[in-house]
Amino acid sequence: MSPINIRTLQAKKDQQEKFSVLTAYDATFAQLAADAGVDAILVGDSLGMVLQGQDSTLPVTVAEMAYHTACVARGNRRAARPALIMTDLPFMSYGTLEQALDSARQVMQAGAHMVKLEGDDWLIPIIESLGRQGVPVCAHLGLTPQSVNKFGGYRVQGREQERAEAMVRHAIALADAGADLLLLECVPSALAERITASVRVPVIGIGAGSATDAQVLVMHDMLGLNPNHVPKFVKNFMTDGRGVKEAFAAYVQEVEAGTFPGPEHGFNA
Ligand SMILES: Nc1nc(=O)c2c([nH]1)NC[C@@H]1CN(c3ccc(C(=O)N[C@@H](CCC(=O)O)C(=O)O)cc3)CN21
Ligand SMILES: CC(C)C(=O)C(=O)O
Ligand SMILES: [Mg+2]
Repeated sequence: MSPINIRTLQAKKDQQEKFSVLTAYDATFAQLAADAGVDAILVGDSLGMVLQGQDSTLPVTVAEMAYHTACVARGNRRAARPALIMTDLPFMSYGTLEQALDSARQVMQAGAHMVKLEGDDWLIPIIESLGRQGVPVCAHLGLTPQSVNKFGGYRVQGREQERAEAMVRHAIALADAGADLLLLECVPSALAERITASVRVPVIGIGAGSATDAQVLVMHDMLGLNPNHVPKFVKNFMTDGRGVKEAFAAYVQEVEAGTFPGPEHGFNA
């Protein structure tokens, strides 16, 4: 089967087919995820928390993201149907155009197919510039963990009417600027539904309800391996005597069928 790319994902949205995304940080889990039918693998800066034991994603460097991207790319290419690899640019590695281009170069040369950036309308010139250099971008809105110190914690975003309207405007502006995907984290389900209907590009959700075009979870969370605070949007798929492979397959099946997430995994306005 041919590898997944951004056009494959766009076609899924156009045909109203849901798709699944999972984080992975190494070759073994990347191959298992791709073989289970996950369409995109996110090499997330959450690796700072789940692999490194940091209290936030802020300490993660571009070199670390490139290292894990290279590991994931090696496993992914052994899969029967390789997934799209998307890598987070970490904290303070894309504040200027020059920095963004250099950071993106490092992770793309390590094997990423696209990059993910946290931010709103300030990302527009960066997305345009990366696009001109051939780098597809996912823009991450809502709870953007790299801004945890500004938010004062990991809180649901867009609950106030004014903030919700601003998020809709930003989503449309980012898609218009050439963002190939959007990701919404911890936003009220009704707001995520409205944004998903307002943009042509696929929208991936985490803690954003069931109306988005796709879902993502941190792999450790969906395997029930998070020993710390487990966010409300997480479901453990490694139940009923399942192994890792079966848990990944169950996640893919439930996302594609629209049975995960349920209402209990979402947030109200
Ligand atoms: N293991 C792991 N899973 C993740 O999903 C994740 C990471 N790490 N690290 C980076 C960010 C941080 N994330 C988080 C962390 C905590 C909450 C959380 O506790 N949220 C509250 C909602 C609070 C409110 O109602 O405003 C919750 O109860 O889920 C959400 C996202 C998501 N990302
Ligand atoms: C939680 C997801 C969306 C992420 O950005 C990460 O894993 O770093
Ligand atoms: Mg991240």
